[in-house]
Amino acid sequence: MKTLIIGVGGMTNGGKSTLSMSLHKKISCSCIIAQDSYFKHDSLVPVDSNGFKQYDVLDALHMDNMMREINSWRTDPELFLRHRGLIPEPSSTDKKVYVLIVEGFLIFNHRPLNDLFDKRYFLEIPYDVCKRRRSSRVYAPPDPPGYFDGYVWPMYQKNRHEMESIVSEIVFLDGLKPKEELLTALHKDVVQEIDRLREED
Ligand SMILES: Nc1ncnc2c1ncn2[C@@H]1O[C@H](COP(=O)(O)OP(=O)(O)O)[C@@H](O)[C@H]1O
Ligand SMILES: NC(=O)c1ccc[n+]([C@@H]2O[C@H](COP(=O)(O)O)[C@@H](O)[C@H]2O)c1
Repeated sequence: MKTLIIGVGGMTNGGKSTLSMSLHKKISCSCIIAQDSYFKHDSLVPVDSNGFKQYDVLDALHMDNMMREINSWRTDPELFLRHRGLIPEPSSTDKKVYVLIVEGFLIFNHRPLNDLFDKRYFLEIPYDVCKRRRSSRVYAPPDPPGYFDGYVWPMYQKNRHEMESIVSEIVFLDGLKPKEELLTALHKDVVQEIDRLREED
C-alpha cells in the first residue's frame, strides 16, 4: 500500500479549502484534514496587548488532536476512509495510492506536521485581495473592527517569515488565478506523484 501526504497551506482566504475540496473530488482514495477544525474554544484563546484575540498562532489550535487524526490515517488509511463513509472505489489496479490532503494556514509552521509532507503548496494573494475576501467571511467569533490590519496581517507576515526559515521545498501558487486553473495545475502534479509511486518497485 502506497500513501501520499499533500500540504495545501496559504494565507487566510487564499483559497485553501476551495482548492483542497476540488482536488479531493478528483482523486479517488483521498480525504482532507483541515486545520480550521482544530481551533480551541474562544475561552482558551488569550488576548494580546492591543486587546486582539490571538487566533493566528499554533497555540490557538489543538495541534495534538490534529496530529492524532493524521496518525490515525497513516496507520490505516483504508479504515480511516471507511469510518468516514469514504469507501475507496473498486479500482482496476491493486496498486492503490491513498492521498491525504492536509490544508490550513499554519500547517508548515508545526515542525512535526511539516516533516510528514511529500509535497507542499502555498496559496498566496496580495494584501488588498486578502483583506477584501476576509471582510466577507464570518468566523466564530467574528473579526472585531481593526482585526485584519491590527492583528491578522502582521501575524501573517511573522508566520510566513517563520515558515520560510523552517521549510524550503514549497511550491507557491498564485491565488489570484481562476479556481479551475489552480485545480488543473495541482491535479496534474498530484497525479504525476501518484503515477510515480505506482511505478516504484
Ligand atoms: N482562485 C480563486 N479566485 C477567486 N476567489 C477565490 C478563489 N479561491 C477561493 N476564492 C474565494 O475566496 C474565499 C476564501 O476561500 P477559501 O477556500 O475559503 O479560503 P481559505 O480556506 O484559504 O481561507 C471564498 O469566498 C472563495 O470562494
Ligand atoms: N474558530 C475559528 O474557526 C476561528 C475563530 C477566529 C478566527 N479564525 C481565523 O481563522 C483564520 C485561519 O483560517 P482560514 O485560513 O480559513 O482563514 C485565522 O486567521 C484566524 O484568525 C478562526
